Amino acid sequence: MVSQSEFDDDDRSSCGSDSFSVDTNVALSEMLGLPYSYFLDGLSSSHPDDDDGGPDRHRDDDDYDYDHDHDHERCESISPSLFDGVEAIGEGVRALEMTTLSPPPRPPPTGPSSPRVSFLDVPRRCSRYRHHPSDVTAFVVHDLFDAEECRSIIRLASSSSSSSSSSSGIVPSSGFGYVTEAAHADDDGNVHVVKLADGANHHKLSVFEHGPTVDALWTKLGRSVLPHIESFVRHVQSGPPLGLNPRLRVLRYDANDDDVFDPHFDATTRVTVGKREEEMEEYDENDDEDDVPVRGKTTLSSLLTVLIYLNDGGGVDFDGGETHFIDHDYGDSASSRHRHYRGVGGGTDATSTRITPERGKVVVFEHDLYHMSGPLIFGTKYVLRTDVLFNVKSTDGVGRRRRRRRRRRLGGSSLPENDDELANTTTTTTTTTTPTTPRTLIDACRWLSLAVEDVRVLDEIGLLDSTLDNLLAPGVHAIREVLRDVVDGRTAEGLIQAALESRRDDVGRNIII
Ligand SMILES: O=C(O)CCC(=O)C(=O)O
Ligand SMILES: [Fe+2]
Repeated sequence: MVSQSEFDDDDRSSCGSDSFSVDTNVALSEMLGLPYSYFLDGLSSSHPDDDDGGPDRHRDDDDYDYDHDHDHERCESISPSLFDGVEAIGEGVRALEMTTLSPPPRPPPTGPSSPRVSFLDVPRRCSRYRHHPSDVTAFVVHDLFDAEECRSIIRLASSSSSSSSSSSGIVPSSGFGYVTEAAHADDDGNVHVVKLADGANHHKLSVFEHGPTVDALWTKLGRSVLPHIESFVRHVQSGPPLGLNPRLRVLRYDANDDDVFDPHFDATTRVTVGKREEEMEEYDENDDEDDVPVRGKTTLSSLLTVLIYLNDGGGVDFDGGETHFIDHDYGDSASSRHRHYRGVGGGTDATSTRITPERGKVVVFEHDLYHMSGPLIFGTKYVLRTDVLFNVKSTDGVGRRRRRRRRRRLGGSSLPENDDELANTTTTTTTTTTPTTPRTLIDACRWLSLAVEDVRVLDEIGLLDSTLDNLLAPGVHAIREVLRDVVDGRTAEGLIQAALESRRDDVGRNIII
């Protein structure tokens, strides 16, 4: 089931030309379905316009705003055909051309030509961090790209030389192919290539960089996506979205080969970009002393996945192959997969929210939602996968403080007009969703703002669902031992204190330890 919200577009577009380089880890576990990261080295490029200063960015304490005029001027030189240059792919795919990292425009005012947006109601346990479905960011933008744009991307992917990736040996040397190896970068930056288990990733992939395409995609996506991720941006304190992953991935699924994408979470990709001098000064002022980035460079992290369907499902070019958002405790064993697959056909049921691919349709969602692509009945599915990049100090924030999406707070109808209204709305929400005294361990995790890793590990050892009362059942000393094994001492004590508090409230007196 989806709830609908229309918004309107304007003709403002963003383009830009920050110097750009990728020289660090790009996690590929999302496309491999495995916790490996893919390390790219030595890719760098600069754009001829690097020295022109690019668009200015002004950042206030609690909000952000941009000077669009500069962007707007620059964009006027862009050809009306967004994908000009894509045809020249033979010589056009370079190790790394450049990508747009200028901020997208502010949300547009209402107007008649806006793409339609549907918000997704994901299953209750779809979020890795157990965020309530109304707290997560997941939506569909309809008809954002036209037939020619989609065809151009398929052509680009089919003829891609993938030269930039050949050193890792994990992508096909040309066009689409199965990924059979993954590279994992350890803490010292050493790369280890491992063979994937058979069938770990049963779909074809073409990975490539192509600056003009990334720019064109971001021009459209930035302005369509931005109005719908404001609350996400505030929750995770990520600052504004800064661009797309320069590395494009087109996935191809053939019915004849039984191609699928098994259930998985997407992983964060890290991309190092060059910074202009004036932006660095901003960093120097605001950052903690021990957290000042290397001069001239900063690392952006992807937090949101973007899928762009490049051809039509629903029995047109192919049938089946829907994207499913699923409960993550449904497991990923063959038997549970079959349970999901049985339901293929569109719509939503108790454990799956299904999206039928349509050419030009875009799905945007936070990385931490469990999802998969089901089997095809006939034909070939093409989908482009990219990510929205942010400048976050730590991706921990993604799993922490959450506020309910404001449209839900307000009964799904009217939206607050300004930030003050949003602030009021979210304050109310925080009060209702986070009890003053936590009752369950997951409440306590929120209450204590535990890091994502801590929550994950508590989940892994099966404690997350326990009530605080049950937590203490084996006795405080015993549970302290267990907790200290998996989280640091302070966190363990925090959780124990929360449990003691909860018990104190229940019985109206202190318990004896
Ligand atoms: O093909 C799809 O529908 C899903 C693709 C996906 O999950 C991914 O690329 O990470
Ligand atoms: Fe994915």
